[in-house]
Amino acid sequence: MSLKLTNVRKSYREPGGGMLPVLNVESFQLIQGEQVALVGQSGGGKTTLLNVIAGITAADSGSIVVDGTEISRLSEPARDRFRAERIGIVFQTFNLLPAFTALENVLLGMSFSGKADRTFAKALLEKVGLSHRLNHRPPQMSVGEQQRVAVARALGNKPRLMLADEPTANVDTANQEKVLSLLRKGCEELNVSLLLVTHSPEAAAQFPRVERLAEFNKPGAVE
Ligand SMILES: Nc1ncnc2c1ncn2[C@@H]1O[C@H](COP(=O)(O)OP(=O)(O)OP(=O)(O)O)[C@@H](O)[C@H]1O
Repeated sequence: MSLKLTNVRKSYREPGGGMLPVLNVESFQLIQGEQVALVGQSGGGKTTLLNVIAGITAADSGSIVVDGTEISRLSEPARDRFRAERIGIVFQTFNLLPAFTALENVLLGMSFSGKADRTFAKALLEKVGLSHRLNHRPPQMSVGEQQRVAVARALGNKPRLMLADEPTANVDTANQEKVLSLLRKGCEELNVSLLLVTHSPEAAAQFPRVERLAEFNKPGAVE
């Protein structure tokens, strides 16, 4: 099992002072290597769920086991280290460092987990069709190219779990297909589980398993 959530709850404090319950997930699991598309209405809590799994946002209660480790029990520095080593993340907005080249961005992602490997970084950029863009910086690349660098960077630390939050939202139609299949293929080759949030029915249709958040998340429910 690469991911197992049990009784996970998360509320946010609203500007008015009240609490807004966003997550109440009794059970959600991914087996190693599984690829799942997560869909659901805007504001439903999809990003919150990914952030809780990544340990970026702390859950209020419940158990979150990633690759055998209960991440809610880790200290913040240990959680950051765990994320760098075991979890790959692709954001809607890429989050590349603009002053660094494509190759450096991939190498930097690897160095956070302590295993920067130039040959592997180049191979990943080649895999995503960017061997001719190794020394370009993000502002010198198209949006689709930047997202492909982000995919290569996320695969760079050979994670056990890949989390992708609408990775094709800002990419044109031609590149959407490309980014998605690179992400899926890359995860498949490295036996990485993939949980991908999307609003696109076409993107979701490519996945063997599609989950609607509202079906397993009941934030209003009381015990
Ligand atoms: N830091 C925060 N403080 C307070 N409320 C928040 C915070 N972050 C998110 N929310 C609220 O939590 C709810 C869930 O947000 P989230 O971003 O997880 O939804 P989503 O399903 O990813 O939405 P979308 O599909 O529009 O991206 C929203 O109603 C949002 O307004």
